[in-house]
Amino acid sequence: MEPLRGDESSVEPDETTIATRGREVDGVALGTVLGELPRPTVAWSAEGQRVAAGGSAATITADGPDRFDHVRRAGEALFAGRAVESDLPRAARPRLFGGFAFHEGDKDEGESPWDGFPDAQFVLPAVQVVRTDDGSTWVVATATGPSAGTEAEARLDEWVDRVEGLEDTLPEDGPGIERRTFTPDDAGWRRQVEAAVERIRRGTLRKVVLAGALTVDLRDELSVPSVYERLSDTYPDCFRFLVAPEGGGHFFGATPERLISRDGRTVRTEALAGSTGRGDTPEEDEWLASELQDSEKDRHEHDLVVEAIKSQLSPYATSISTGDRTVRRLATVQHLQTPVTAELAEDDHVLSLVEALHPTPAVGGLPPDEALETIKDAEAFDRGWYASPVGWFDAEGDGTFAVAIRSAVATERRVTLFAGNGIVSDSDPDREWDEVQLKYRPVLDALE
Ligand SMILES: C=C(O[C@@H]1C=C(C(=O)O)C=C[C@H]1O)C(=O)O
Repeated sequence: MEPLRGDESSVEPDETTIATRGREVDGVALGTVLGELPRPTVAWSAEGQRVAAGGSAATITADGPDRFDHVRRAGEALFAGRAVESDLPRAARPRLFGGFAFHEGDKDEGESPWDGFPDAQFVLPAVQVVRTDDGSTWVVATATGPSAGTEAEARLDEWVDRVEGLEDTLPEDGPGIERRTFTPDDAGWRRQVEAAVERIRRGTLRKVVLAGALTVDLRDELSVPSVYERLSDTYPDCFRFLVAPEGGGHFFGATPERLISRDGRTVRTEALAGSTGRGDTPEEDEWLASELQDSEKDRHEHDLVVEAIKSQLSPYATSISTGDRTVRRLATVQHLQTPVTAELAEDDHVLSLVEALHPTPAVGGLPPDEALETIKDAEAFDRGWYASPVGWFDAEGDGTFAVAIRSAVATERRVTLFAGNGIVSDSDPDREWDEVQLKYRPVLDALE
């Protein structure tokens, strides 16, 4: 097939010209491609689109409390005045993929699975393989600089050859698990929940989401692309993501939770909080779902999130509306879910909204500052990028961010999984322990 050419940028070529070139290829296995792509590597699969990307045409990195603002400004500067006109499908337009750390500057002393992960990193990928929602697959190359056009073309040729020559050799089975270590352990978790409940009953804290970490040592070598594919098969309706910065491990997961999507002035988000398990039969499933719908404790936990999201969005919105509270059913767990939509008063960048929303009380708590303090006091591990915003934004300031739960960070033969629960005044430590186990299952099952 003749290459489809994106037009040159409409501005004179200069240091920061962005050129994108792409070509449609016959269906290739994205997981296999993922294993071939250089660092920094990112993958994003959601809402009918799949992207596997590697290398960097531009990277934005930020640390500290201003990380959202810094990334937004750097992103705007990168795109400023450089509309990239292109014949490629919209899914192949230049987008920056990446995410943020949950806390600012929360670094473990010494060795941590998060070594190599800055507080924020976004990459305009040098190479992407994109599967669009109409099922076509594109290899896309992007370059910046004075000779961006010729560079992007050369890169495209190279990668089309490489991608077309790939054999599908991903292992079908997971690596298997040799050893599991919970931080905190069972007893420690109960103590932690009891202490949080006590604090809520005594004072002004209303809800706090406490998490645990589960470190697993693997039997065989880990193929991250294979685990990513397995997650994608089991959780096709979730946001599947992978971020592997240069010099770091692999952070990946399959999360059901949208933090925010901005498309022009229309914004979509949701409250996802309140959980129960899956039944062994459809009847048991239904029973559990209706018990969840009727549970005062879960409704309270959920409604706090709805109210907080509405008030966090209100300074930006001319209108906000919420849909019905329903039950979202996933392979191992069911949640209460309320969709929220809003119309923006101005063209606020998606990253401004990310900053306003993160962390929602679905992963932080209420009041936010007291909850974050409680989390830092209680949790004996670094959350790193767990439960934080991961996703993409484009030149228009549109974008989609998910909340990076049901996730893990992998280094060599060791994977650290994270899972948390909302604790309120009538939380029961035993139930919370069982619930948190359900939330490890997506990644755990993919590794077993
Ligand atoms: C924090 C997590 O999940 C969050 C907490 C939930 C809850 O407490 O019921 C439900 C969904 C998520 O918003 C996690 O999976 O790690």
